[in-house]
Amino acid sequence: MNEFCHTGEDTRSEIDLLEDIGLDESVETAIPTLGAAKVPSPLIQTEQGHFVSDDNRVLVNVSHRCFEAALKAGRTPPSFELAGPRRHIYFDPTKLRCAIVTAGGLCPGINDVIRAIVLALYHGYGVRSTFGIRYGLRGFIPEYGLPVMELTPERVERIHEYGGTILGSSRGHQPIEGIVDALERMHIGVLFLIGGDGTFRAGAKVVEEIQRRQLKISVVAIPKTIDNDIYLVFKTFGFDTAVQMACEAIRSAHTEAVGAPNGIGLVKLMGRHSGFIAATATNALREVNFCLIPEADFVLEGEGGLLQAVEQRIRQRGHAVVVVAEGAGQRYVRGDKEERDASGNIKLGDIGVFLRDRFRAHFAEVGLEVNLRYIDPSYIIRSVPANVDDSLYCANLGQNAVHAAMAGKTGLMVSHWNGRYVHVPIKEAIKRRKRINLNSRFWMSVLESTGQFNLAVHPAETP
Ligand SMILES: Nc1ncnc2c1ncn2[C@@H]1O[C@H](COP(=O)(O)OP(=O)(O)O)[C@@H](O)[C@H]1O
Ligand SMILES: O=P(O)(O)OC[C@H]1O[C@](O)(COP(=O)(O)O)[C@@H](O)[C@@H]1O
Ligand SMILES: [Mg+2]
Repeated sequence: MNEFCHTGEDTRSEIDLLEDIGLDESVETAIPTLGAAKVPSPLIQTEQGHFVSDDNRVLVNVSHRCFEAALKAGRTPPSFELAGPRRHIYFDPTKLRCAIVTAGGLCPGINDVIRAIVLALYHGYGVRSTFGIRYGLRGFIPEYGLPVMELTPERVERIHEYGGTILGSSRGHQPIEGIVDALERMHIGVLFLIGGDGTFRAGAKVVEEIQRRQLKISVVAIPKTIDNDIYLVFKTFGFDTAVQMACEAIRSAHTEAVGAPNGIGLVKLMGRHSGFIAATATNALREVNFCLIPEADFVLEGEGGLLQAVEQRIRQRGHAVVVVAEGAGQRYVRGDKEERDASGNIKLGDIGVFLRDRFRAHFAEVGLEVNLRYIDPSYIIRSVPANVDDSLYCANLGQNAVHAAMAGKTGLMVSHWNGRYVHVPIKEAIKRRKRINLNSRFWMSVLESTGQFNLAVHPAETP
């Protein structure tokens, strides 16, 4: 039953099938606030208007069928609060102190987001004290001895020209009480969290601890991950840039493959649990013959398996391009003991190297000469500066995060949804992971482009 839609017997509308998000759960859309917003906003009001009120809302599901079904059943279709500046704000900007932290893996555009936050606070609202917390959540914990970085317009002047994060990032759990102690000690009124699902899990706990202590500290999150796997965000920032970089690797693989007899170009891309980078790059280039993602785990051996399919392709066309997301085919490379990184993320086996060796062995067995070139662009795709589209996106996310925080809203993630910037409760965003919907037009398009309709797949494993 699609809770977002409620169309009765017919549980999925065509619009849902267009989505790669998989809207199949109910969603809580109310955003907590610290209190009444009574301070007039210092932002300039134009004649056309400029401020946004909380009853400006964006439908969660844009399908007209879902909308009609809800109305017929006497229900209000669920909607998110529209992001943007409020006429009245909660904080007195002259007294407010803000903090920004970046945690988890790198992603193009983090510096753009930091810059947008600092500039919107400083120039828009007149906030003079913004601090950068160093190296992720550990920067809050005194034992690490990491001094904060003062963030001024001068300090962030050129940071968008560089990849990574000027604040540094890290993985690894930190005590939630210690984080809130640090916020209290520093008299912080707003914490901006730039991070992925892990950071948001920590963020949700920080919000709870703040509420338990009855503090007036707002926590606003900005979704960051090149894997694009955060739920209730149409696309995460930096993803476009990552796909652009992935396309360069695939183009090279294709050139190498067609440039040698029986050439195979094999590219491994990031994508731990969701294969968005691999699938989107495949759709963009249309020269990939096999796109392997964690959501549709391929069968390697036997009838309909990958080895047989690649062999067929080589015999027919004399070259093949294979793109594999790092989380695909884990059943073939999993060690006996499950290993986790400092944040608790499962450490993956190297499917790229495995496939490279397995392909070579297979073609040696069947006595067919192949020329295999293996490309693993790895960190190159996530450590570059953002492209123009992503820079613009980062600027909008950062600015809207500031508007939300100044209005005294908390426990929210700024998101882009159905073409608008909206507020989504952090708790909702961490309910599940966004993965490719194998029934979506998006995935069909990958199949149409590669022609891998007959490639055998195992039933999906739950992440
Ligand atoms: N369940 C959790 N509770 C508290 N902190 C968490 C939790 N999951 C992750 N974190 C912390 O959030 C930070 C970032 O998490 P990580 O998974 O590495 O990156 P990302 O935020 O990009 O997913 C790390 O410091 C990690 O320890
Ligand atoms: O080597 P690291 O830094 O642990 O990161 C590797 C992982 O980080 C990612 O780039 C994204 O992860 P997060 O954004 O969730 O931190 C994955 O695609 C990749 O598997
Ligand atoms: Mg993560």
